[in-house]
Amino acid sequence: MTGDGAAPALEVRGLTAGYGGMAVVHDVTLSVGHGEIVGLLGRNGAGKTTTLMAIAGFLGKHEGEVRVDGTPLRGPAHKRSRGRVGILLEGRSVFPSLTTRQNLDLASVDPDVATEMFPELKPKLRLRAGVLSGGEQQMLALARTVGRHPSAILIDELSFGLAPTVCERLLSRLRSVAESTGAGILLVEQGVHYAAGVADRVLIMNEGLIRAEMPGAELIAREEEIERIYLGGLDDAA
Ligand SMILES: Nc1ncnc2c1ncn2[C@@H]1O[C@H](COP(=O)(O)OP(=O)(O)OP(=O)(O)O)[C@@H](O)[C@H]1O
Repeated sequence: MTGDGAAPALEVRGLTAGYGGMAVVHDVTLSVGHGEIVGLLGRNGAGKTTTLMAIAGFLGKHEGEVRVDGTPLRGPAHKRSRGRVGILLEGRSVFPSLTTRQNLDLASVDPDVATEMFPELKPKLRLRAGVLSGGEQQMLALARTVGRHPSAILIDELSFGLAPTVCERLLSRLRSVAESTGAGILLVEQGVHYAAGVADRVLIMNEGLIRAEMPGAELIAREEEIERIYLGGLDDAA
């Protein structure tokens, strides 16, 4: 769902990155259109989080180029996050001792905008974030990220530690966020079923390389093939 003739929300070309001079992800090229959700799948240690961290600017020197709305993104994470890239890392990105409203204020997000997106948060504005349920904390974290109107949103394991019904609700909200804001979302997921339910397109990573790409709608039917890619077999990958 890329906007007419517009540059993709997020474009990554030839990204090679890692830790302490050792490359962990190699030559990653991907793009995410406006309003599109792209899943990044792979088994533990495949390099998914490293890819997100490198795009966001958390890792030091690396090769390759990251563009948001066609403009190259450079510098450290705090510069990249100024309105252009939102990142939601694994775990709950909220301040547990502050209230829900204070969490939103700190991110300069209007509580009315946040509660329109996530009505569940409305009765919780005065509560400390630490007492919210896991799903509500993720909604708050998402609201803090989305409310800054980034063009590209990077999300690591939204479903982490949540019950399946809560995950499904959150993922359906993610779809509304993509559609209503036009942001391009790159979503790291372990669960094939969750990714199938929300991603327009999916990239499958193994040993730091993107090995296959397929529509989200084909994920379930191609689950065996995906398992083989997870385990290192490359046949059938297309
Ligand atoms: N801070 C770090 N220093 C050195 N190596 C790291 C660091 N973080 C991750 N790695 C290594 O980089 C590789 C890729 O890790 P990464 O966290 O990107 O994988 P992942 O696909 O996100 O896995 P998971 O699904 O388990 O989170 C792994 O071999 C990991 O051990």
